[in-house]
Amino acid sequence: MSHAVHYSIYNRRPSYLVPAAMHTRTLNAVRRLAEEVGSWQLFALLSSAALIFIVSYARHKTHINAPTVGVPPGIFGPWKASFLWMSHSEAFLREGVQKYLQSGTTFKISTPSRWLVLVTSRALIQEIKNDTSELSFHAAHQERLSLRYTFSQELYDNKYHLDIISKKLTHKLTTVIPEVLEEIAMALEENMNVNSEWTLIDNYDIMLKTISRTANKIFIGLPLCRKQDYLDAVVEFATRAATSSQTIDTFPDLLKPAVAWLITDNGAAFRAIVTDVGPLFVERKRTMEELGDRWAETPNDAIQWILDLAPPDSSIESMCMRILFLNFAAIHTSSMSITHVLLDLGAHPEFQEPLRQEIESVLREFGGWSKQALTKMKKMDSCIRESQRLNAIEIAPMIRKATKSQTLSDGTFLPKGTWVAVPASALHHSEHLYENPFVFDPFRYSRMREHPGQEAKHQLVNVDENNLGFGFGNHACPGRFFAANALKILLASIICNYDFKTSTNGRPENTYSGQSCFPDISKSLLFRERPDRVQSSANVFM
Ligand code: HEM
Repeated sequence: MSHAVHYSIYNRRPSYLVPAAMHTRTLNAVRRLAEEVGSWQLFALLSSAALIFIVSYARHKTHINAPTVGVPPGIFGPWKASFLWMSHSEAFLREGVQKYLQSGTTFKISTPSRWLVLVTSRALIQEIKNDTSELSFHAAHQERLSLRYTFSQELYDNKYHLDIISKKLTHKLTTVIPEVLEEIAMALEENMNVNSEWTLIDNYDIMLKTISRTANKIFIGLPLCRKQDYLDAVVEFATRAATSSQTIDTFPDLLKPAVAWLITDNGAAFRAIVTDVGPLFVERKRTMEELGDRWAETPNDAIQWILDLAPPDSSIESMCMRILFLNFAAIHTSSMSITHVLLDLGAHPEFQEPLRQEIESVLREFGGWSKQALTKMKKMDSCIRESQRLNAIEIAPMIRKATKSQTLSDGTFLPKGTWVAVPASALHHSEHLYENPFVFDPFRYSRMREHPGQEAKHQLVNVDENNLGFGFGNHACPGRFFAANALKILLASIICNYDFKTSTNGRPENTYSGQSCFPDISKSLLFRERPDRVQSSANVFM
């Protein structure tokens, strides 16, 4: 623990009960709006706001017998709090866990669309871990992602993409390491543009480009995975889907189609993707029909996986939508995760050398990259897991929707439609669960693995009640095995080729919006090439 450095961002005071400042800001915003738009537009906007208010107010009238966190006093308190949730969610969760973790009490928070009930005790986390049709993960996700509007209803009705990820993609892992390595190396080489001088880089953009290209190498292969227009369209689609889904979810069901039509605007990106990916499906189907059983070794890619598992009458558009959903699930999650790690290691460059030594020594021992070599990089595995502990990108995972009114075993009544989740980020920062919880201690988990009987535990892909970065239970992230390997190869490639540090004093703060935690995506990291990079074993292809 001697190298442990204090994670100061988690020490700031909660600042969400500032009604006066809020009112002034709101009034100013309305004034500015009135100046910028005409009176009809303002009328339409205010009517929508009034409607949202009425619906939201009605939604919050349901009685749930659990203490409330983050709600200012007064009858409109829950309604006001629901909007604060969009910027102060992490502080709310932290306050709830500080108050209620020890007693194991369930608490609730107001969000724009509904009450969110947070369970804190291990017993209750276990209780909701494997969902049922009455406490459903998919029903919650359908609403959370507004799937019907941002993707298609079909994705909800037939979730064959889950089998694709957990069976096909995960099984392909051992064979794709050289491809992943090659794509990462090429993407970094093309996008980094740094020499031996410290240079400020657009790190999030570079990670996005590298990850999208690498994931698509595995999903659809060459040459499309290197076509930047295609990758841009995929990223644009995913970004628009993610940002509009939250807004759509706040409206009543009747208005959702109109709101989605107004704000999602993903048609152009989708058409571009169908133009690029559609012919791959057509061509593959043709070859399958031509060769039939004579085609002994069909390609091992997402085009084939989808053709094998999709209902026979699936349209080309619907199969392209699955490719998009795979990208949606993989790209931003992995890019944000690696950005968090880079910011943590950039704020604490003293941890880069021990990681570099581990990578070089393991690669020498195994004669290059392999699944075994990746498994042996325990410090690196631990470092990514520790960064995920401090910066879980989903701060309240394991969401379940009560599809009928019911009562949890601790007596908490859940009216139909309520969501239940687990306050992951706050549990990850609890001193009752972690020693020095606010400290970035990258080798915390590798030290734990040194204890007899613990060697296989505490790995990045292991999920449990206290490590919820990939969720937990029967809907824990099925892509985590692929993500873990890709992140390790990417981090190793960066560490062995570059030195890096934050340009600011310390680590830039995260931002929170509802259930999501975002790393700082401004240019906040300085990179320089390492003088010994050409000799590094990390660059040796098998
Ligand atoms: C570091 C990268 C990633 C992180 C941090 C991450 C995190 C998560 C989390 C927190 C959940 C929700 C689990 C729960 O609530 O219990 C989830 C679900 C999911 N993830 Fe990931 N994920 C990552 C990468 C990926 C990748 C690469 C894929 C696919 C290729 C993927 C596919 C999915 C899918 C399909 C689900 C929904 C599972 C279901 O419907 O049962 N994720 N992920």
